[in-house]
Amino acid sequence: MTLRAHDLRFAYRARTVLQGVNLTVRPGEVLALLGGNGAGKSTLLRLLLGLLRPTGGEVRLHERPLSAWPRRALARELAYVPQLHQAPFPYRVREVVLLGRLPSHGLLAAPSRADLHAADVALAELELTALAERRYTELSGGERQRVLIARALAQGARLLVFDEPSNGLDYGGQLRLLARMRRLAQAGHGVLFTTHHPDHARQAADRVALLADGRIDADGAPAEVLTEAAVARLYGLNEDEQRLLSAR
Ligand SMILES: Nc1ncnc2c1ncn2[C@@H]1O[C@H](COP(=O)(O)OP(=O)(O)OP(=O)(O)O)[C@@H](O)[C@H]1O
Repeated sequence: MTLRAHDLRFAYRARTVLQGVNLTVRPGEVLALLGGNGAGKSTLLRLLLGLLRPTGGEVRLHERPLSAWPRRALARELAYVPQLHQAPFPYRVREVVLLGRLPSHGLLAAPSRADLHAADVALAELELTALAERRYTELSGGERQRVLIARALAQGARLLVFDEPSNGLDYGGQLRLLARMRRLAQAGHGVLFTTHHPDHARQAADRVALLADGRIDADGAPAEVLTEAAVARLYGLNEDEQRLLSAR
């Protein structure tokens, strides 16, 4: 189940953001997407998820254009893990995770035994069983993120798309997140995440793509793509700033 952007173009009215993006997300692989502020990472994620319509080119899932996928079927293949500060659910943890089953049982029907089971499995997988009856809004950032990942897993999707998932996590939480993304890929999931930290890409990604000037500037193994020169170019670092790169 491969997700592929082919010559993807996008503009918000007069503002062109993407001008010919080619990118593939594969099962069993962690792909990190890097780019400066405003480069168009979130826009690209929204296009890949079918939440925005491209102005040119197309996104294909399993070789079928995204626009030809029924919404529900798409949700069973592709899940979005939003940034932590978005969507503050006033629900209990189990209910938030059950929301991942909506594409399966619909808005009006009560969750089936299979839905409840899928939610329980996802809660256990993310070590959230003990928190299942707590309110989502009363959890820490790291706990909330685990709930959002559990919701995506309960959805049953093989491809998981994370928007800046390390935001707001402490150092340990960031490393736990990176390790978790690696485990998800080892379990056969395709993982795409955006990040502002080249180190996170080095630590967790099999592949790194750099987005600049509306295009994928480089796409390959972290060690090949994330050279000091490439990082300096991507973030527009001057000589002083570049020296700090080598001081790590
Ligand atoms: N709804 C919108 N309407 C008009 N322009 C938008 C809209 N959303 C984003 N943009 C613009 O599109 C460009 C890309 O934004 P996007 O959020 O995709 O970038 P990003 O790489 O995710 O940025 P950041 O790293 O700062 O989160 C920016 O110039 C932004 O101002």
